[in-house]
Amino acid sequence: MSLKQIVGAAILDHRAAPVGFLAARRTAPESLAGLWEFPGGKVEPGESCEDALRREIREELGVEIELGAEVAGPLEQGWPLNETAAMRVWCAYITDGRPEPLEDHDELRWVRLEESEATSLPWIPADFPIVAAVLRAAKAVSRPA
Ligand SMILES: Nc1nc2c([nH]c(=O)n2[C@H]2C[C@H](O)[C@@H](COP(=O)(O)OP(=O)(O)OP(=O)(O)O)O2)c(=O)[nH]1
Repeated sequence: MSLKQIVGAAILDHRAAPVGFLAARRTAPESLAGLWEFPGGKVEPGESCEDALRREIREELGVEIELGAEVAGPLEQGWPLNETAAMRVWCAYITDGRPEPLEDHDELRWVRLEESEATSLPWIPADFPIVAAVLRAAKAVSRPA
């Protein structure tokens, strides 16, 4: 049986030499409230993952994004989250607007792309390997070719 498809954005602050990425603190359900995550959500039937991610980010943060490279996980459906869901994650860049916690979150934070700072937040447990992969991906973006 396929897993429920979730999509998430690792929104980087700069394209060429990113310094930080945007983390969001969930407000619900109770079991996840107060934990940090990549903004995003469920893909609706008939929607592509990329369209779903742009829609979720518009709804949750009020900004338009452009997607960069995917931060690929070990599954075709991305990163395993729990028994029923997996998440595909993309690097993303804001093209319009200023992010605000409009829906599903009560705080947003630009987190430096450094292991000690990034991993010190109370993330949803399944997100820790994704955070590590995002840090690696961001380093690859900054490295001159
Ligand atoms: N968005 C997001 N969800 C995550 C992350 N890590 C993680 O385990 N999840 C889980 C939490 C939820 O069970 C599920 C995402 O569902 P959601 O509630 O955010 O999706 P949604 O906004 O479309 O939901 P809904 O209100 O429409 O029901 O994935 C993450 O980093 N970002």
